[in-house]
Amino acid sequence: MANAPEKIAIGADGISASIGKSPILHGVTLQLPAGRWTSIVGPNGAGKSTLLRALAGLMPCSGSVHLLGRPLAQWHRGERARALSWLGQNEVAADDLMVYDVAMLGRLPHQPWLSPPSGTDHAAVEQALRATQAWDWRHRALGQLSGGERQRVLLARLLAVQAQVLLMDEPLANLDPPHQADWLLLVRALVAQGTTVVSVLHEVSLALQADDMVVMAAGRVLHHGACDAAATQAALEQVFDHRIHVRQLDGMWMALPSLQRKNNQGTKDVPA
Ligand SMILES: Nc1ncnc2c1ncn2[C@@H]1O[C@H](COP(=O)(O)OP(=O)(O)OP(=O)(O)O)[C@@H](O)[C@H]1O
Repeated sequence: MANAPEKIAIGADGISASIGKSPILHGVTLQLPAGRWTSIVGPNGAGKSTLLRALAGLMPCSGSVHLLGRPLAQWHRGERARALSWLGQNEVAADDLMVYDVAMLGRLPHQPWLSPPSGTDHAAVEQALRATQAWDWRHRALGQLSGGERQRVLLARLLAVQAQVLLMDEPLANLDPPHQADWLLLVRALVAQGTTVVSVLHEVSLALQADDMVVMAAGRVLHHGACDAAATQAALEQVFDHRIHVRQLDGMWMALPSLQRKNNQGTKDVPA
């Protein structure tokens, strides 16, 4: 019996984007399956954040983006904000807002105009703040928190939306290793419940824990495949100029730094 066709949560058809006069994305086509975690990796300036912004509808682009089977442009704003939740890189948020109120911002798409938060909104905020271990700071101002603590509050805001599709740009920024591991477990739990997660990550070893990986360079997708596939791992090593090696340790795929440098002839040198 043939397998049922994979449901696509979010996809791009030939999208190109420019900033000012500089072309950044060059005809990217990508279909990201529902109920899976996809990590996007690549060197600095590869266009990862720009792609994520384009998928979120935050970046004008040519071509088309589809969310849950419908062109993004056909979604009503509020309906889209309930279906797709976004965490940007270095997000700006009002420092004098209380942590609880920052997380409550994630519930705005669920609230009728000028209505106070409902019991469901309060429950969602508490659940999100507890999930990121930020509940104890709920009465503190955002501006009083450290970089990692602040990031956990912004993650809670994203979770409070309870959207089907979560897009996160560098969600692990400033997080210490235990909270990085907690994030990973949280993502796995969300995906097990059917949520789709797409994250841009610089921590390549953590990116390898995703289901699928998109490898980008120079505004193009070089490879898209399962993280445990040899072709994906080869593309990953190649895009980082073989300065990392992918190896299995205790049953997990890890990226280890290669300390060999290329010399002028393009062959490998031992380190100085
Ligand atoms: N406001 C801007 N004006 C001009 N160029 C920009 C602007 N923002 C980004 N770019 C350029 O667009 C390209 C892609 O940037 P983008 O942030 O998408 O890359 P990235 O892969 O996410 O990079 P990083 O890993 O460094 O975060 C880069 O070359 C960057 O210099």
